[in-house]
Amino acid sequence: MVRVAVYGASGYTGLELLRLLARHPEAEVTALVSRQEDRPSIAEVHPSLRGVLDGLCLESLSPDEVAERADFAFACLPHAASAETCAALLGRGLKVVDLSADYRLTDRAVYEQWYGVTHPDPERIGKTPYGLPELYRDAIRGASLVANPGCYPTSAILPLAPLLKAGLIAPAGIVVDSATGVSGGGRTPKPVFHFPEANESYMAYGVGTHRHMPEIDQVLGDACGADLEVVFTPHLAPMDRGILSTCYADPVGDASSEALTAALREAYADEPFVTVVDASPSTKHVAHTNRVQIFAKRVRGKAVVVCAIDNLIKGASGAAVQNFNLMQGYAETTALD
Ligand SMILES: NC(=O)C1=CN([C@@H]2O[C@H](COP(=O)(O)OP(=O)(O)OC[C@H]3O[C@@H](n4cnc5c(N)ncnc54)[C@H](OP(=O)(O)O)[C@@H]3O)[C@@H](O)[C@H]2O)C=CC1
Ligand SMILES: CC(=O)N[C@@H](CCC(=O)OP(=O)(O)O)C(=O)O
Repeated sequence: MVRVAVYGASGYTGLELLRLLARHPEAEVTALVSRQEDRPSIAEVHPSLRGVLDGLCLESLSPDEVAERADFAFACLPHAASAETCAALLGRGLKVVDLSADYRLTDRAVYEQWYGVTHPDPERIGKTPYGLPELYRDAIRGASLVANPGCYPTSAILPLAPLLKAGLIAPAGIVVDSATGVSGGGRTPKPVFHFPEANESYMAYGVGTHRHMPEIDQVLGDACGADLEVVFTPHLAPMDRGILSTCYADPVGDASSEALTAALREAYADEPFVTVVDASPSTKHVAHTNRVQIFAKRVRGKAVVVCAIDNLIKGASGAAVQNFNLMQGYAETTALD
């Protein structure tokens, strides 16, 4: 058994992570780290954990105290706060999966430009594997720190990377339109997620400015060996969870619907969580799972590729457990299938 600490367990990704870890045969959750001083029980903070993890409470622990109790940590914290915590834990010998965006971008200047903060741990920028096993499995195995991917980037990279690698779509001119549910914004209340504002409404946000744009550019650029700039626009949909991304690209030559689908099927033939489907997926088809569904079609001279994931599972905590399994040498699907 590996002893596991979770930072940010009071949030949404923390909750999903605890649900998965509770049924992981190799993990024992030994610390839930929080800024809250009054030690609430986790079942009080997340009533859905009643009867599952009743004995645990949120504690304000120092990195030294965590290092005495745990060998592995998940940081479900906001960016910047997360890297500071990760650096302290790595310095004390723990292995870490960081669910924030702090180690995803490989260029410090790009991070500081898009996140508007000075990076708290610049030493590790550019040296941390990007935690998308479908693309970087070998680098993740044996790593002591892994940067869990962004939810939207996961839903854009998985459908597009194989087509770019196969030379079936052009790197220039890619457009990604994504929609997510309100849990994407975390548990901390904000007016835009207030029921009367979000319910029965649909909006684009972060147009041209969303911080996931450089992340998508970086990983797709790495996949095809060319610099590219994707136009990515996120939307907020009146649902709890899920992401649906519709990606548009220029096919190279006469790449047909069948050729696009065949390339995706070949790329993901051995992947336990990715299915290439014959009809456009919906967020409900993958809700509460670590699964990904991808559909491709050529439409009026464009390649249209649609991808559905659960933002909190494959987009966050499920991917984090998949990375944990690889880092620890467990079967990759443990607690996820
Ligand atoms: N929601 C999603 O769909 C996804 C989220 N992510 C990323 O995962 C991370 C966690 O997200 P999510 O669970 O949604 O967020 P939440 O807001 O739901 O929870 C984050 C938790 O972090 C703690 N926290 C908040 N601010 C600070 C701070 N300044 N310093 C230290 N701790 C803090 C809080 O716990 P406490 O009050 O107990 O200290 C809080 O409950 C973020 O980096 C997010 O970007 C990634 C992919 C998808
Ligand atoms: C609705 C909403 O606000 N969604 C979030 C989703 C991103 C997220 O959760 O952050 P990661 O970078 O860690 O994936 C956003 O757009 O910032």
